[in-house]
Amino acid sequence: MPIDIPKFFRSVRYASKGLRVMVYSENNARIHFLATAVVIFLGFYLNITKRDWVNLVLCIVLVWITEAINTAIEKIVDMVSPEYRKIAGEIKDLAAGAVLVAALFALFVGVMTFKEYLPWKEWMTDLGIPLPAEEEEIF
Ligand SMILES: Nc1ncnc2c1ncn2[C@@H]1O[C@H](COP(=O)(O)OP(=O)(O)OP(=O)(O)O)[C@@H](O)[C@H]1O
Repeated sequence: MPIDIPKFFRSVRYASKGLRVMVYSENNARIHFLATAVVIFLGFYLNITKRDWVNLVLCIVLVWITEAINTAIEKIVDMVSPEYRKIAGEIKDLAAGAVLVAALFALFVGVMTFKEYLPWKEWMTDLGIPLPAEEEEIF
């Protein structure tokens, strides 16, 4: 069976339309957009390593995928159950929970990554916050 190239490009266009609709209609997607822009800016500004780029891009992709699926689930629920139903609310909350897990994981990876590039010890000293005791490397 031959591959329909124009059909493939049409699908890419529809998929990018979906992402545009998501960014325009979902407040959380706009927050992800801002966070993505900040992470990419910081990545270039701090000249992070390739390995750190891979970790951060993985997190960005994970959050965007979960947000897109969450938005699709929200819209399906609104379509099939516009009236109040306990199960409809639970479905939406579960899908939102997936985004929260991905976003918290991304935040964790972001903090662990950028803390290596930022003079946080100097900042803590300037603010008069005592530094944690130096730990011996075990591994
Ligand atoms: N049809 C429904 N039946 C029961 N509970 C619902 C229903 N729709 C939404 N809810 C509850 O309200 C919460 C918020 O829903 P939703 O995300 O649709 O609201 P919203 O934030 O106002 O929507 P939007 O993102 O479109 O602005 C859901 O997580 C769920 O707990």
